Amino acid sequence: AIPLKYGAQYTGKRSDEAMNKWRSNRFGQFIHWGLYAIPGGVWNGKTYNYAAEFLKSSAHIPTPVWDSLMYQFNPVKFDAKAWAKMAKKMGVKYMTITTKHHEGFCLWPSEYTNFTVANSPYKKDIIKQLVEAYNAEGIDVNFYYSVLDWHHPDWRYDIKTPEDSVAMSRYLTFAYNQLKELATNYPTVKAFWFDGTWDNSVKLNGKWTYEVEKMLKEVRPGVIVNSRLRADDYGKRHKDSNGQLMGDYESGYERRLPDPVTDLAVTKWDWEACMTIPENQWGYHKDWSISHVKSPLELLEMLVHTTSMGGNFLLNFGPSGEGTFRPQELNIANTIGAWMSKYGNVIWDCDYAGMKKEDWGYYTKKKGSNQLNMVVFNVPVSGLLRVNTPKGMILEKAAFLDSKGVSLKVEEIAANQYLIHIPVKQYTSPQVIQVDYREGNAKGSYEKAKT
Ligand SMILES: Cc1ccc([C@@H]2N[C@@H](C)[C@@H](O)[C@H]2O)cc1
Repeated sequence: AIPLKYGAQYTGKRSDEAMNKWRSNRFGQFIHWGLYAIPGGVWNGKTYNYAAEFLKSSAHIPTPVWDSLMYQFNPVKFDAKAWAKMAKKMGVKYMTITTKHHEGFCLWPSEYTNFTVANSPYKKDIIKQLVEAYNAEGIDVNFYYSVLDWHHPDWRYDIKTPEDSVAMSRYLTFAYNQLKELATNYPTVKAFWFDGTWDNSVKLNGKWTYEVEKMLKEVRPGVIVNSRLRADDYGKRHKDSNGQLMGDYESGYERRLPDPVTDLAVTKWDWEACMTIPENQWGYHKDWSISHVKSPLELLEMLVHTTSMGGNFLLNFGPSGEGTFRPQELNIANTIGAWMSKYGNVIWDCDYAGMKKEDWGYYTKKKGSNQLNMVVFNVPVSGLLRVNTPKGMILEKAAFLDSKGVSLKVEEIAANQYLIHIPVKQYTSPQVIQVDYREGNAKGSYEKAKT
């Protein structure tokens, strides 16, 4: 192994209480909110199709012009309690809020810069209101923080001159202080979600990324840090020069999910995928007709897919400059929430079941239980759901979760090969089957399992 000072600090999954809670949460709400929500992807009457939170660069807007949006930030319809109630109904167990995105505008009254809500017409601390409202609903709150900062004069994309190096180290001190401020002033924060760490200026400062992780865990014991913060001694990111994952979970899945057959390696570590409702809009965009907008069932399948591979799913919402969500966002929250109110127990505290992926959908398994959950999205015209079990696993009975009494026929067709018979009809949402199994070896000549 290559000797490293700033590489992975441990290997394997954390098994402390804070991480077990993070893992059991499974479903989270991402919220991207900032000055970009005011123009919403439109500048001087022109609509820019690229991600709305990048409008400053898409429309080549000079920093002073962009920064003056601060004087228009006044979300008069913002109601943290209403947001938290919607999130509770959706069935999320955590929420990750952009404390500061690439634009550098802070949603909390940081003492280290004037570019914050405190100097906007709105004035009040948005982070404080969100933390209190979501915590009151029993939802953990995590902080997104962009290291990349378009506003701060000392930020550098690369270190080409001694001046760059002096300026960037001033910037990193500023960012370190802001992070310490967030971890200190909002003591219930559970995790930090770093972004904007791909530039060479950060890759050259692996030591700083190591020190930030160390400081946050000293200030807030148990706090969780994503791999995207970290660069090692040689600028390697996410995984260090020895291939070891840095931070506490892998955060490389952005608007994409690992393949349930070819990417099974992810089941060996903790990971999280974050997802937009439109194709590629994190911040509020005025015009959602410019791309596909994912339906509730599309997103629900992604949630189940993620759980089935032992990952967390972080679904993004982009509130408007006034602090409101769109009808599509409310519909998604209600539709997924209705399903989660019935079937949340096959998501929360569930993990990869170690079963072979089948066409009809996904397996999940609650830790320590002898029950297998089958979430069926694709009902075969045959009505026969194939189940291949690992050696030593015998299926006993199966039933739709919402009609526990009505058992389904379980046909053993060969050693460790079963067919579960379900009625062929139009299903309008994913069906959940709970299968009881026992340890044991299939007999040589298979026998008809009792129906
Ligand atoms: C190329 C690119 C840079 C930054 C991003 C940011 N990461 C997401 C989590 C959002 O914050 C997006 O603005 C996306 C794509």
